Amino acid sequence: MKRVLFIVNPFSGGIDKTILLDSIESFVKNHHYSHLIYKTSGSEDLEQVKKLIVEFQPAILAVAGGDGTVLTAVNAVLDTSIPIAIIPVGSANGMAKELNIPTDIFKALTLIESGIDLKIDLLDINGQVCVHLADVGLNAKVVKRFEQDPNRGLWVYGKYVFRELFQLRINRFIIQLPEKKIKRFAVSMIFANASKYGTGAVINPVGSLTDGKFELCIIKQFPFWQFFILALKAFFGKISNSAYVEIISTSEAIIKASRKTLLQADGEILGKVKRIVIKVLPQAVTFRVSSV
Ligand SMILES: Nc1ncnc2c1ncn2[C@@H]1O[C@H](COP(=O)(O)OP(=O)(O)OP(=O)(O)O)[C@@H](O)[C@H]1O
Repeated sequence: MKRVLFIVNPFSGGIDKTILLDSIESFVKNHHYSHLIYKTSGSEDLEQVKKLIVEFQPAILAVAGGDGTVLTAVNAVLDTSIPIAIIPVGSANGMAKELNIPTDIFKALTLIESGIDLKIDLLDINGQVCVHLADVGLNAKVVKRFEQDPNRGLWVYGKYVFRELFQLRINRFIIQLPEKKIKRFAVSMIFANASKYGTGAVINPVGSLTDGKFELCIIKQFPFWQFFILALKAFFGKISNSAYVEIISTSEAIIKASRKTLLQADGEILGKVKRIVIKVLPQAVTFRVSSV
């Protein structure tokens, strides 16, 4: 009997998980899976999931949560060949959107059985794994406020974006790329393995999870009203046309900021840093995705 280990985050997305848990039970019954459900607590989840993988030996890990929970799953399977299926029940579900995972719970569950396996790159950022997007500046501050808010959902996130727009701070970055060193002033810099945020904003139109590269998306200082134009451009996948945005593809970079800046990766705060070392980990993890 095939074994599937479910990781369910009861907190993600601010939504009740009763329907999800019922759907899981009927799915495993219909497909004759042996299964185990691990509910995250927010503390020592990675250690617990790693332990369960050793004990239960699942053929696949199914993650019901948002990007933070997906990141825990990725860290748990790093030294294995176990694929990950995502059931998107987070707030923004950036990685699920990037991989075109259906938002319908039952359709997403079906991929455990009928999906295809896709190996994707990861990023190593200051020794931490990043699956989707990391950044410093504007969005990192929003993520910090969002983390501290007991409420979940895109509206809560949007509220903090609006507040932080009034407090943009410019930083100077010295960026060492494999072939050259450059200097840039920016209010935000995104380290993008993927192409878009869970909000649908395409921050990195050339992003690919399988190209062995990532992009530095540098957002220069912009007048307040430009934010709405930038947001529109991002929504239509045209942000690289903006004079306030520069996108550089690379496989590694060392970035030094003139003053400490908040760093977030996959919606989790990694702290305030002055030096950021990033490299691609090519084809480092497998996701089970839709074949269409
Ligand atoms: N039982 C729990 N109670 C409170 N927090 C939890 C619990 N389980 C996990 N967490 C926290 O949930 C966070 C991860 O949430 P996740 O990113 O999956 O959902 P989200 O923030 O709603 O969605 P998204 O990242 O897609 O916007 C982690 O910071 C983790 O510590």
